[in-house]
Amino acid sequence: MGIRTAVAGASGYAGGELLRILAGHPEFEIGALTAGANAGTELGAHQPHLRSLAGRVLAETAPETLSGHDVVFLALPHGQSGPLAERLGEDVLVIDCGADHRLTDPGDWERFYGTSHAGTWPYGLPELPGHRDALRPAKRVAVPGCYPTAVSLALFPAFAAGLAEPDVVVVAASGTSGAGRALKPHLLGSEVMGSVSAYAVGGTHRHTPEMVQNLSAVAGGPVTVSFTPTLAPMSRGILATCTAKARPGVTAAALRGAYAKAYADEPFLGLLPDGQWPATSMTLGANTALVQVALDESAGRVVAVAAIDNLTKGTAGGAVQSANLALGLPEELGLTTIGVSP
Ligand SMILES: NC(=O)C1=CN([C@@H]2O[C@H](COP(=O)(O)OP(=O)(O)OC[C@H]3O[C@@H](n4cnc5c(N)ncnc54)[C@H](OP(=O)(O)O)[C@@H]3O)[C@@H](O)[C@H]2O)C=CC1
Ligand SMILES: CC(=O)N[C@@H](CCC(=O)OP(=O)(O)O)C(=O)O
Repeated sequence: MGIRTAVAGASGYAGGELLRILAGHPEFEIGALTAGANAGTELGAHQPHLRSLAGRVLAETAPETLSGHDVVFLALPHGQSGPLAERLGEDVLVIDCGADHRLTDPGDWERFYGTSHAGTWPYGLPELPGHRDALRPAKRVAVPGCYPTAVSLALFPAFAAGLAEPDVVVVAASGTSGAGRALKPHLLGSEVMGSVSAYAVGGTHRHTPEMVQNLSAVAGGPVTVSFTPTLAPMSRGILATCTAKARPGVTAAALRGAYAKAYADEPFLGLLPDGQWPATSMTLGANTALVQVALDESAGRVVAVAAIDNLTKGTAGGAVQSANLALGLPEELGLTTIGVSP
């Protein structure tokens, strides 16, 4: 018998990607699947690509339905997982794909999310210095936001090696699945097709404090981040262009060396060959972050570009990677570095 696993939010985009990965994982046995308004309907009505699970009926999202499992993945809107997780036993491994438990500063949470803070859990980005060890014994894991995943992985080597000043500017493009499945007028095909648009400009995006938290921890002091997200006419993918002021005397060779060293033993991080730049199409369906870095000598800035699939390394793949660690399984089990192309 496998590891009994429940997924809350199974009718959504993150839940669907979790199930795609879990269905191919050798250790997980898929138990309860839950939803909100769509409870009582068949999974196949919402996730027709998940053929082997199509006839499963979605249950209501309640602690009674989710308890009795070894692992519970929560893929629910913000604010839903905090109260639910409190009612799940401490022996159950709970992996929260939502934002509720990511931030360490309750003031940041209240400012950006407008509700009271649910608490802070171990942060599911094993590649950041010190995080892998914290995840190994964890019973609760906060899966990072998709943009902070791309940005933190793109810049941590520069900060870990002391090559960048704490002055970061990020412009990132996301596919529309990042916004979830719920109907939103600005995501209508006629609004999105053939156009790229900026949103949440001027330090207002709720992922900004998460990026600041991650990069400040690596830098060992406060880092400022000016983040501008943009919406691109594609379903999946994030391309994050991240720049930071270079420390005096930094050379292109030192920069590349720092990235090569930081990524050397990381199964899911790739530093592309010199001159090749990341594209979202390189990461589709794969649990990878592909990165390239350059020194802009005239502007004195480090430029790092990262591509991820927002639903794979940016959510569900990262969630399974952390679950593997917390369960004492091989970190790479059930996860692929092979993408889909074209
Ligand atoms: N999309 C992405 O790229 C990423 C998403 N995430 C996070 O994952 C979580 C889910 O996101 P996503 O899948 O995109 O969102 P979706 O809107 O696609 O799915 C939301 C899921 O939650 C269920 N749900 C909604 N309201 C309730 C409720 N009140 N009680 C119980 N279940 C409810 C929905 O069920 P129903 O169908 O019945 O409404 C659906 O299954 C979010 O917290 C998001 O922040 C994290 C990183 C990236
Ligand atoms: C394109 C788009 O709208 N993206 C979402 C980010 C999705 C995500 O990963 O964020 P959470 O897990 O924190 O919800 C946004 O900008 O709000």
